[in-house]
Amino acid sequence: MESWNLNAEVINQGDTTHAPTDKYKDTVFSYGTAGFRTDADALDRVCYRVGIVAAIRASETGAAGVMITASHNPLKDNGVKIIDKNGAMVTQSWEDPFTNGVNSSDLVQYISDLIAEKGIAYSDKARVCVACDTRDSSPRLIAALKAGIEAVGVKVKDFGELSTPQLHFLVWFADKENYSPEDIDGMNEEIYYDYYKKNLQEYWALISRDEESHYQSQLVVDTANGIGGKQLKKLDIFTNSSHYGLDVTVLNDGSTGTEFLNHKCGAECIHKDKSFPLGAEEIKTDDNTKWVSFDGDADRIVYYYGNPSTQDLNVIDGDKIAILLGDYIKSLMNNITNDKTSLSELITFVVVQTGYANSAATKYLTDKGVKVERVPTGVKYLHHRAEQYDIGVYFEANGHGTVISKYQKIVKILQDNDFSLDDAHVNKFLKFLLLTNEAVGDALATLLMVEAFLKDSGKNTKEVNEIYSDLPSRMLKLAVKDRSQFKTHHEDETLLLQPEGLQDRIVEIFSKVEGSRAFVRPSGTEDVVRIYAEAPTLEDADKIADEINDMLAKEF
Ligand SMILES: CC(=O)N[C@H]1[C@@H](OP(=O)(O)O)O[C@H](CO)[C@@H](O)[C@@H]1O
Ligand SMILES: [Mg+2]
Repeated sequence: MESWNLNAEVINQGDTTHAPTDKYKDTVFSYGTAGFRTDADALDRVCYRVGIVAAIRASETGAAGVMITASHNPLKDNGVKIIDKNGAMVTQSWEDPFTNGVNSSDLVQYISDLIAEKGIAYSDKARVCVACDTRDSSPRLIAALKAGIEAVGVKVKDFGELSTPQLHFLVWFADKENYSPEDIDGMNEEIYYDYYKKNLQEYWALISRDEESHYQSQLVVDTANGIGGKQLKKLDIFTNSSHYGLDVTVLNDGSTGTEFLNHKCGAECIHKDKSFPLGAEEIKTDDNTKWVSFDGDADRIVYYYGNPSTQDLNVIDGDKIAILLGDYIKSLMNNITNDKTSLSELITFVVVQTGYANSAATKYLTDKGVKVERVPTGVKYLHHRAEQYDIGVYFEANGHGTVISKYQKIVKILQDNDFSLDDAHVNKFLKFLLLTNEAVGDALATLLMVEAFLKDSGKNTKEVNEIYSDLPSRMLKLAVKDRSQFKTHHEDETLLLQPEGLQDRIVEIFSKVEGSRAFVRPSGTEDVVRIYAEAPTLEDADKIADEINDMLAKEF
């Protein structure tokens, strides 16, 4: 077992160099829905220390990843998302070591204890893969992160600017391909583009081009002035799209600078404010135009259509994308039958949602007999639940999600049940699974999956949107004095345990409207509590949300 050569002086020196300003010197950082996220000025030391703990985690498993991003948050914020060797978000049992490392009053002692307690040997083969999105504060924070990793003698693989899901993908890919440390050192983002380009080309070739198709050629992609614009262009499938019969315009591609990152554009704005992104009116479109918005780090996507000048906007959100993809995958499986059995009977399948999933989406699935599971907010919960099935489709309503599958196991099931892998239906089904990002929600990969589905089904956005109608809903956020006093208990966080008695009062408010529901939970990424209400009319949903908001604003 190789031992650590911890140099207390070097480690402490780095810690001092990255010390926070007075404003943040007493801040206690907590691991939120997706890691640490707050004002970028507070994060230098957080990044340095996350680097150290990530280096220890990588020594234990062989590799880890750290992404510097604050996703859909405003430009002044930044954050850290931590990735395990398998490409997924770091396992929950390591959230405490990261949090404790970040907040420890004696860093060197803490590191020594952690290494001893977990019995982790130093490994010069370990790699910590790092990347950042386009925020102005990111280069500074990447430098702090790398300093931390190197302070304990572990090697960094710096990918530069990437979307969050690209970093997850690259870590996942290295693991899947059993890459050596030297292989990892030689990786670059081209692997991602090559993978999806090849898989989309192969899938596209299998899709019949029906004269009667309603597939729409015009696609506007709003990339929130974040990293997504650049990366979409590099993917070079849809931007060089004559082969695919698409006419793509990238809006808010970030080329005017980061000033407008997530500003009146992006998936969060479309989903929550239900308004077209900034600049939409300047694009020549018609009723048939498909619109798509990513968030700042390109791990969320929503589809929509309508008229920017009248703001008539119809959103196909994460709930509906999950259903469309789920239905499509089921239809591909239903084609795979022989005289003994059908593939659908041999595969376990789930759709995973959070408490924010529209009730109409849940009802649509349960009416069809599809297994639905509900988990707390945050992709880490959705992903882990989906992993318990052969195929898991998981999406948050805001468009954050993916499809994951046990690909090798499914191939084996096919072979064991006398299905030929050369069969056209089998081939098509398996190839579709290769369009997904297996590690995490990915706006680009989901775009490919949805376009493949739309092309194959020959439907337009309006037609697919009509499979069910969302119940009107309203989401509000409220800054309270101390959001940590709000504690939820329930599989999907829709019941408040504390402050005591508050849950009953929330129920009392929404019970006045039949067929409605509402809940309050503390955000894990912003200093607010979120209020969500759903009712048969938007007027009632608004009324319920406002009433809860007023009650909380008075008392908390
Ligand atoms: C209601 C909502 O949209 N919550 C978002 C938001 O989490 P909060 O814990 O609600 O702040 O940010 C998360 C990370 O991006 C995302 O996973 C989640 O869906
Ligand atoms: Mg994001």
